[in-house]
Amino acid sequence: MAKNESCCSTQLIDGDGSFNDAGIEHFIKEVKLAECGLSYAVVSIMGPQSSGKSTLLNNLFNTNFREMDAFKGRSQTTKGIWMAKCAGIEPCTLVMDLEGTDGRERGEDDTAFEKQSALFALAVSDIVLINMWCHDIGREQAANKPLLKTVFQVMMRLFSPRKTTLMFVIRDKTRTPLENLEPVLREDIQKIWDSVPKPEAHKETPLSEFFNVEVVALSSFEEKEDQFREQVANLRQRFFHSIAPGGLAGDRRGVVPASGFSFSAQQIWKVIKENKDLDLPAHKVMVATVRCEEIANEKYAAFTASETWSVLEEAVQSGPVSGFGKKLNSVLSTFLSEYDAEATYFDEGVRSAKRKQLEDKLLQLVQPAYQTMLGHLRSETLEKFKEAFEKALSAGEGFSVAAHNCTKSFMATFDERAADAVVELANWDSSKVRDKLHRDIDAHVASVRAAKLAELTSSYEAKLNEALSAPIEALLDGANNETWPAIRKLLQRETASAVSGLSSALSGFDMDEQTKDKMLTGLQDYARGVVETKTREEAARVLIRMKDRFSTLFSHDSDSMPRVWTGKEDIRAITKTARSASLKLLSVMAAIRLDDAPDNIETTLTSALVDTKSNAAAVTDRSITTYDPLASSTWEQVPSSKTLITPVQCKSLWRQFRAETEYSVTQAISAQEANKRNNNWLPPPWAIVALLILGFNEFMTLLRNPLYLFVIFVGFLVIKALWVQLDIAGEFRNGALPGLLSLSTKILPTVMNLMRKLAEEGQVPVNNNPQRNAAMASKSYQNGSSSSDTSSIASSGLTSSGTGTVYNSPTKED
Ligand SMILES: Nc1nc2c(ncn2[C@@H]2O[C@H](COP(=O)(O)OP(=O)(O)OP(=O)(O)O)[C@@H](O)[C@H]2O)c(=O)[nH]1
Repeated sequence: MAKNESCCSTQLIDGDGSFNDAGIEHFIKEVKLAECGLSYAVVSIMGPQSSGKSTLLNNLFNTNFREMDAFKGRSQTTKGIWMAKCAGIEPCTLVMDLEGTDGRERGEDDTAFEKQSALFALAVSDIVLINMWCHDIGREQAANKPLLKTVFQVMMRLFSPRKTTLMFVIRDKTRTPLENLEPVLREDIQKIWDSVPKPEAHKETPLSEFFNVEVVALSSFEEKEDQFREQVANLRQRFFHSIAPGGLAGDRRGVVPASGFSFSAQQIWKVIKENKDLDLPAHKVMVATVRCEEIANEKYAAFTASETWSVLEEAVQSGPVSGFGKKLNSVLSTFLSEYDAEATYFDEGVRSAKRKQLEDKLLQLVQPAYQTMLGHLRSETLEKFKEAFEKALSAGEGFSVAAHNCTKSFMATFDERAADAVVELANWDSSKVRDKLHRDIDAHVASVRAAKLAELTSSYEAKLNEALSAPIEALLDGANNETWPAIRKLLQRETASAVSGLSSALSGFDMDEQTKDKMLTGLQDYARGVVETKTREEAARVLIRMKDRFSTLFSHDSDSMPRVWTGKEDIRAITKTARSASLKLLSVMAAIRLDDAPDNIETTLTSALVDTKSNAAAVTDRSITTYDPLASSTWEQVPSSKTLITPVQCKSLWRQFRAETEYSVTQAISAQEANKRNNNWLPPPWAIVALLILGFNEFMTLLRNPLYLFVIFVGFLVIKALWVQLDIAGEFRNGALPGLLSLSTKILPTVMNLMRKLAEEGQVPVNNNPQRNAAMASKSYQNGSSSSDTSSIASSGLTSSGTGTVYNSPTKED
């Protein structure tokens, strides 16, 4: 028979006992075993070498195992273990062709592989076909007896094995009916079972507990092929739906899910080769563990590579993704469902544990994205809150109401959006992020509140500053007895107005009374502070103000007109009045009197600085026992915090003030005296009138005779020349007598000089020498001008003295 290898048969384990990992993987994929779940069966065949096993399988399952060529003699064709898929049998049935026993090739003593392959077949298969010659039944030296012994022995090494169907296929059946043969065979089997040494636990265990024994007989394939084929066809029917209850492979307890078959077979073979005991239940768990882990890893890898997740993960980096939770839940459940589907037939405990691990891994993978999502929601909600809060405040909503409403509304928005991002599987707690958002909102509200309160306070402070500064300056400028009462009144009025304004503005802030009172008190203190600062500023300039006041009162009359020192004014009285007023200013500015407490500053200052009697006494009595009320750095009844100018400073200021105003007084006195002198120079008015009346006739005569007029004119010129030459005005400046004496000595030489000059002039003809004329004219002009200048200086001096006006401008004084 032709030896061929179809795509559906592969060598599972070679003759040397090596497991063909790649081959079986390929085979499993080709026959699509992984999709079968638990719906598959495995059939093995054991038997002596060249007993027609391959021939039977190929006929029974339409496989193409290698068969021996009948014409070449009986030699081993099947080495190791081969596997193929039964064609046309449902459910998927795999069949394994085992290397024949009693092989001449391995020798009599080499039964190791035989035992190993028998154990492997028992561990992996649902149904084990034991191929035997009919003539061996009842024979002591039957070829399959050692094989059966091996089977039963190795069976003991499987812990809690499933019930395997042992189907004895009697080949080349004789005319003896099966009914007669089967009891003999079963007796043989029982004998072998009994003879096999068993562990204590299974000493009394019947064969039927481990095996379901079936017996079939087939005619010779070589001699009665038609019958053989017919019987094989009938036998084939028994393999249909073999996994159904009562079927040939009805015991499904130990079955490994199809997707784990390859790994399971590999591991079983490994254990067998290591000559270890094979704990099938533990093996099943191990296979489940490995396979479930593999499936979980596959699903995890598939999830990470999935487009849905990649898109979602990328999108969430740049901002919140709407329907985040829904999308993530959907993709997670897709991959978990796939895991469930693939791992469904594995041990439940293992499967669940691995699923949990997969879930954890997946959740661990997606958690950063979820946290990012929550982070976006938190920051976006916070930003929107800020905007809405600002808008609400701009719209005039009360601070506390706006804060409460906005907080409530935006926390609800966050909750809603966080719910949208929830990953059902994880049930992660978003409360920490929520708390953080709440804290951020509260912090923002607190900072806005602090800023608004500061803004309010500073606006009212600015108002107070504006309302108090200028009026206080004006009040202090006109310092009098009413200054401090007026300042107190102003302070009270403006403070009350500011406090009421701030109080009503604060009503929207929902603050406790204590804080509110503190703020209002702070504003009141600020107002007092403004007054105090302003008065301190003004006090620092008290000397200038005193001089101003002195200057104003001293240089201006009661109508505020500049005073002209005509000589009639009582400079002493004016000076006293002006100094008293300046002292008043000093006393007003000496202390802050916001509390209406009585003090004796003014009295002390007046008595110490202005009171002439006491002053004079002090001046005359220079004894060391004299008490100076200003020799102190504090005022009686005035605390030092309220003192602006100490008594000692007052004294020093007053001294400076007096020194700096002294000049004005001296000037005024000089001006007054000069004025008096100027007024004495002219004749009395009555004399001028008498002159005019009595001299009228002479004046008229002169007008009628031009010669007189000419003589008078010449006389005037002569007198004028003498006046200039002799400087008569200058001579009389020191009194009449010294002037006359000086003139009497100077007059004769001067007249002589004048005459000589006139004589010199007369010697030169007029118009003869134009140059000389011009020079003379020029000299004459210069003389005239000089005299004119002198007269103008004199006149100016007169005018200056005559007016007697002294403008004591403050700047000049200062
Ligand atoms: N007498 C007899 N010979 C058979 C029967 N079936 C097959 N043979 C012959 O037995 C020989 C061995 O057949 P195989 O099917 O190769 O036997 P095998 O058990 O698979 O052999 P190994 O794989 O080498 O162990 C072949 O020459 C077959 O023609 C049968 O039913 N009766």
